[in-house]
Amino acid sequence: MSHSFQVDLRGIVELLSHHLYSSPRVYVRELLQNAADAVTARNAATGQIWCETPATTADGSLRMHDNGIGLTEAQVHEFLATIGRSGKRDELGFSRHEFLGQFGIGLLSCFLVADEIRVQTRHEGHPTVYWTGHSDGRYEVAAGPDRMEPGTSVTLVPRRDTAVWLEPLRVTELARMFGGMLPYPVRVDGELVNEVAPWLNESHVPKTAYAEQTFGFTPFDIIDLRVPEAGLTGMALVLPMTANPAAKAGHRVYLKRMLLSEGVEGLLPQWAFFARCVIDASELRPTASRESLYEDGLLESVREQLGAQLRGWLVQLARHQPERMNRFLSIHHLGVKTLALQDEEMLRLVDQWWPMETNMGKMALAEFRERFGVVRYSPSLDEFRQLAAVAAAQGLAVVNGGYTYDTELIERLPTLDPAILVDRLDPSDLSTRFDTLDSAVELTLRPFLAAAQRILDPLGCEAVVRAFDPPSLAALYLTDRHSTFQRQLRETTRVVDEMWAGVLSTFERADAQTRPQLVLNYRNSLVRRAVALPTPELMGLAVQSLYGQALLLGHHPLRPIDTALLNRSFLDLLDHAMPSLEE
Ligand SMILES: Nc1ncnc2c1ncn2[C@@H]1O[C@H](COP(=O)(O)OP(=O)(O)OP(=O)(O)O)[C@@H](O)[C@H]1O
Repeated sequence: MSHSFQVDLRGIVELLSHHLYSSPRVYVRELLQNAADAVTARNAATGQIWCETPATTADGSLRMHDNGIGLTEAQVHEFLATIGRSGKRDELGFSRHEFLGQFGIGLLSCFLVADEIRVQTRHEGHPTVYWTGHSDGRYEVAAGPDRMEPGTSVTLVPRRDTAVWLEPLRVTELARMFGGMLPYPVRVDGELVNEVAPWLNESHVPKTAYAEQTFGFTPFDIIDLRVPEAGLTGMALVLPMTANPAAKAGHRVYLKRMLLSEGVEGLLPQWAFFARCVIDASELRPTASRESLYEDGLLESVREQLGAQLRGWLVQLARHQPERMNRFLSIHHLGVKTLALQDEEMLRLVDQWWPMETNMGKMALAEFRERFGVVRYSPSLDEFRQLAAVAAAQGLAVVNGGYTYDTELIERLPTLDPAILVDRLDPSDLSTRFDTLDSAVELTLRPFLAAAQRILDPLGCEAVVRAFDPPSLAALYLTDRHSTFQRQLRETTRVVDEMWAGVLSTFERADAQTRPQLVLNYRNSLVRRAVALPTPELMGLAVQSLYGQALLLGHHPLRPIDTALLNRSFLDLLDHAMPSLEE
């Protein structure tokens, strides 16, 4: 024996109110939507929707009227009283394209604010039907006086605790928000709430005013959007201020001119966080809550096409309005750079336009290449700061790759053109550009170098004297990538257990060439005075101080042995600088 499912309406309403809809306010949307669909089904040209709030009804109830298609008695039983049954599907059960509704549950949202829904409806050529639905699942159908014109009136009698949702000001505001763009006149207590869809304006002025009013900012620019395949028109408002790339961008989305939500996510590709959209689409689908977009192939394609339109705008801006492009980049460089990590067009844009810090002044990478050939870069800010002046003095142009994504972007440049030369600066290469001293001077330096090496040996460093610019720089601590690695390896080996130490030691190489160098500058007067000091002790003390200062200047990590040396040399220097008490 077969049975039919029973539906506990209270349970369903509970489910809707707590899990599907974010707020009871959606009842206004659902009523407007049903009225709009009914008008579409009858005669769009003369369609009217009007709402009477308690300010007009004076009995605490709210009424939504339309002069739409109306329902016959049979349809009332079939559609109003059957949950999940919709009159907006075709014979095969597919939702019909011209209607907003499709799920057959919208009317239930009225139970969020009322225990009783009364519908008075007339379909052309049929008598008027009076239907009353109760939140406990009962409903009655009755006959009554005929309506003048076909159409439907829905009356909601609020409960005491939900009367706030029916307050005139609130209803007007909600009707304007959800239904303000509908192609039919919508009135609340006689007042028209429709507005012209802002994205359909030819001129920027009303669009800008709309952005200011709705989003609270004057857009940097406005980009018209169009995806015919999705029946989509709209505009992207470019933010005039930096947006947090991690923050979710909410877009204002209308479906068939009815507001879906003010915070729809996933309409644009993630990189496009510099734009807020206002769009209307006839082909995109809502989720059942009607608060977000259904993720399907069409939405994916829309996302791609909108992305392409934003990208196109950027490229045009770069070509025709370089000044504005620079301004745009100064606000949104992080987004553009993120995109450039995967997108060639954007990489080209960064290459041409984004002013990078270099030791020859700020300039775009393309200009840097034109002037210096190779894009030589330093991957860290500390290293760049330490070496920029020295490298410039040797005529070596270096880009600072230490800011977010810059190194990755520079390394990606050859994907634009394999002929682009990119070279990571190895600090130790610098010393090969420094002048060696003539042999007579070298000879006089021997005692000093011996004293210096005695100090530096336990620190794993090599003492070198060269002549280089700028003369104001006394000493440079230079370490190549290989020796940095060896140094870190030795440090790690020291702290791990025996087994790991054994494993790590196989990577160690003991050749002296891999040692970092302390390069002392013979053009610096302090260094020349250190060389001329009378005793090896004093020379050693000077080397200790120069070593410590070079480490600090270069922001090199200090090991305990380095910190101890810094402390000791500082105190020893003080000791020498101050007269002793016995004298
Ligand atoms: N104002 C109205 N005029 C004519 N028919 C209506 C009206 N309101 C509701 N109906 C009928 O009642 C049915 C159920 O309405 P309901 O709002 O629950 O669902 P829906 O609009 O079909 O879909 P959705 O759940 O997506 O809103 C509709 O399909 C329609 O046939």
